[in-house]
Amino acid sequence: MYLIGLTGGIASGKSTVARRLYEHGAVHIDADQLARRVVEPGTPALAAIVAEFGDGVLRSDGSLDRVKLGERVFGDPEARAKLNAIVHPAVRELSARLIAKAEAEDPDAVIVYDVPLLVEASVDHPFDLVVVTSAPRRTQVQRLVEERGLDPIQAEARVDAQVDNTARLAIADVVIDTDGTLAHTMSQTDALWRRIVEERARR
Ligand SMILES: CC(C)(COP(=O)(O)OP(=O)(O)OC[C@H]1O[C@@H](n2cnc3c(N)ncnc32)[C@H](O)[C@@H]1O)[C@@H](O)C(=O)NCCC(=O)NCCS
Ligand SMILES: Nc1ncnc2c1ncn2[C@@H]1O[C@H](COP(=O)(O)OP(=O)(O)OP(=O)(O)O)[C@@H](O)[C@H]1O
Repeated sequence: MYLIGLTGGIASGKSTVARRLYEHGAVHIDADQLARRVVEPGTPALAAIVAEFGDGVLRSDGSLDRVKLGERVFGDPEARAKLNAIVHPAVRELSARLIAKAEAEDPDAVIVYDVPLLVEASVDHPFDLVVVTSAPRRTQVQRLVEERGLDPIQAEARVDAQVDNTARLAIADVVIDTDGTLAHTMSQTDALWRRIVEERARR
């Protein structure tokens, strides 16, 4: 197994890079998706969220109202810490299980664990390489407003709910600059893939 930890600020292009690595043959494990799975109806994490935030954060079908919960936690560090304390242990456990499963299925797999809060949540899986996607704050805010329909205040609250780029760059083995064209992001990602293939051939 070759395990890549892929992180970066919101809307910095993690999914774009992860998709490209997947196209090259990597296994992609996405923490945002796992964070959705662990709060499906009937899970202990969803019950804990309702106990903490009330059933106003549920939709009429019993599933989590993500918009409502988002309004409660982005911009309120205490509420966010409470949510993180419920969701992160469950994501940590599930991700460890899925990484182990991918390795069991293919001991030579290159696995990309795409995790926005690698720094914030002190994720300490045994990464061979930590890759950080990096775009300036104004680009992140602009993408959140133009592509995801947030208003500028909400967009800034989401960016501010995360560590700044300096903290992520401090733990990066490889930085992908995602402030240019998509083609520039892709060519850096292709170069990264070649580096990994060469590194593994030397092992
Ligand atoms: C608050 C929730 C319900 C909002 O859901 P929504 O569908 O609007 O956003 P989504 O989950 O797709 O997240 C989008 C992006 O927001 C950022 N983000 C999400 N949660 C957090 C958080 N707790 N702290 C900082 N940034 C976060 C990430 O960059 C993520 O990629 C949801 O984000 C959530 O449950 N968050 C807590 C779990 C978590 O930390 N997930 C992130 C990775 S494990
Ligand atoms: N040079 C670039 N590199 C990457 N993405 C870019 C670039 N230019 C524009 N984009 C756009 O920016 C957006 C980045 O979104 P993406 O989902 O990849 O980010 P993310 O870091 O995974 O976000 P999140 O933290 O919300 O999961 C995409 O819509 C992408 O098309």
